[in-house]
Amino acid sequence: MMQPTIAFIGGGNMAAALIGGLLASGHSASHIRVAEPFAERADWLRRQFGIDVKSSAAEIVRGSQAVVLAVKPQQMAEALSGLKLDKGATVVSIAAGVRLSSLGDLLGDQVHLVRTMPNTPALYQKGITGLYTPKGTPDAARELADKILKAAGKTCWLENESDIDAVTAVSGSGPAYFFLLTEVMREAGEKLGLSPEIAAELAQQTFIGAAEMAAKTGIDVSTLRAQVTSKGGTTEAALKALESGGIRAIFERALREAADRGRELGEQFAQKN
Ligand SMILES: NC(=O)C1=CN([C@@H]2O[C@H](COP(=O)(O)OP(=O)(O)OC[C@H]3O[C@@H](n4cnc5c(N)ncnc54)[C@H](O)[C@@H]3O)[C@@H](O)[C@H]2O)C=CC1
Ligand SMILES: O=C(O)[C@@H]1CCC=N1
Repeated sequence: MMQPTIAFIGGGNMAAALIGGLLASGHSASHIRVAEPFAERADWLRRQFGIDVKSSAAEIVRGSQAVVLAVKPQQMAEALSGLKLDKGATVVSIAAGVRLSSLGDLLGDQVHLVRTMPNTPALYQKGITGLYTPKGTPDAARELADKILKAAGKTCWLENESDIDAVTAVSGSGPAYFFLLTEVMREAGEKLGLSPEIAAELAQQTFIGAAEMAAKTGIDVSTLRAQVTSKGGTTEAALKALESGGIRAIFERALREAADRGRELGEQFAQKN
């Protein structure tokens, strides 16, 4: 079967993650194009992936079955201004807080729009992406969007566009929460008298090992937690401190703030463009 041609508008970190994933999954370099105005970055993309890179979106969208919008939300309106996409093209946006109605206003209704929220572990094909498209979107467009994001990890389809704000709060921003937790544990280890190097290594390897254990065993994380927690032991003492310090309420609030911010960004973008 003929491979679809996929055009990326914006060749930054997330685009590189998706392109790397597509190439690793067998998509041919000759069927990937990028628009990237920053010349140094464009050169890097050419060298790294052997793909065609142009400086503006208008030069790459003709003949592309899929167009991935991978610029920052603040760059979106300019990147799409005056752009004419092929009729029936699948447009996959990965931008945080840009609603499909705003993209429809910018691109017209001759294309199929899919809004997604990936995360940075996509760089190692370990990402997870939430995707949403309206009910009437043809299966072929859904499948194409799914293929692009699956090349960077797992995908899950959502019923409502507003769910994207919740996905952003959990998995889009999520890697930062785990990095923060690692920082906090590292600092606490130092306060207990460990050297910075040892504290850092212990915290980081524990994070990696625990994640791998959850993934490999498939056992629910609350069971895994209970397995570490001996009655009357050290873990129980630590968890008691975390629970009484309000860890659940803190995370609930943090994720609510992230989702609210996503909604707010969407409103601001819609008003401005
Ligand atoms: N970083 C993250 O954790 C996540 C980011 N996202 C979304 O992914 C999108 C891209 O983010 P990053 O890759 O981190 O940003 P980035 O800044 O690395 O990449 C954006 C690229 O677009 C280029 N660009 C700027 N104006 C352009 C134009 N007019 N035409 C074509 N290209 C243009 C820039 O030179 C840059 O290389 C954003 O919308 C962000 O909300 C989504 C999920 C997670
Ligand atoms: O912080 C942000 O707005 C973006 C969206 C998800 C991760 N980074």
